[in-house]
Amino acid sequence: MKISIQNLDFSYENKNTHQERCIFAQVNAEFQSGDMYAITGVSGVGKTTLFKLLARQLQFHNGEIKFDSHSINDFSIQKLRQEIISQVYQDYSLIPYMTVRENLLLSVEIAELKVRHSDEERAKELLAELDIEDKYDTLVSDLSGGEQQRVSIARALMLNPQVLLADEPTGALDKENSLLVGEKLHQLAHNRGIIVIVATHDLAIADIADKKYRIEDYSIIGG
Ligand SMILES: Nc1ncnc2c1ncn2[C@@H]1O[C@H](COP(=O)(O)OP(=O)(O)OP(=O)(O)O)[C@@H](O)[C@H]1O
Repeated sequence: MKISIQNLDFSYENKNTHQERCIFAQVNAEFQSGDMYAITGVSGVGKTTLFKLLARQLQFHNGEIKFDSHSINDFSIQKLRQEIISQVYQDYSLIPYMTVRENLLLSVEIAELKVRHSDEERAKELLAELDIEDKYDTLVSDLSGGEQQRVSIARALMLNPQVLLADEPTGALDKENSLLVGEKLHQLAHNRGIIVIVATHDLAIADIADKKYRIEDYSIIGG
């Protein structure tokens, strides 16, 4: 799969003053399957906004976002978020009083799918790829931050998405765990042939990525 952003414009409008805050003006960028991309840029420049546009949580004004030859607006939001895009956040967003297994299978149930034996197998496979297969029946509250983030990555991949968006995935981790999570994201992009896009302030994580983009002056630069 290829994501192409073409001549994209986006501004937030202040509902009280009706003033516009421009975030993107005539932006172009491409993302290819099998690669990990880092998105850097100063705080408030638009990294999370880019993710929201890619997940159709925000609607752009002009331009186009394409998944291969299809406009993002041709997909239903449900299809986009269940089959194409999945997200990982800085705070893991796991349910602490449930086990790792229960957290992973819950993502299948939320998608209104019946949990099958193959889902259990997939959960174990993903945990093994992330080196935490021994935590399958552990309560999330008993895991370290680095382990929780690896569980949240496994959960994000349960429905086999083609694109993984990770917003500051190492923001709450120490250096050693950050690098481990960064390396795992890189491996997953290569081994599973998915697009992994990581918004980060951490230059060591950006260095792990195959390609680097920086958001600056309403543009996305690099690639
Ligand atoms: N719903 C909104 N309405 C108006 N302005 C918003 C809204 N959401 C974000 N903004 C503003 O848009 C700008 C970009 O926000 P965004 O969250 O994309 O930045 P970011 O690069 O992810 O920042 P950080 O690195 O601090 O997470 C910021 O100035 C923010 O205050």
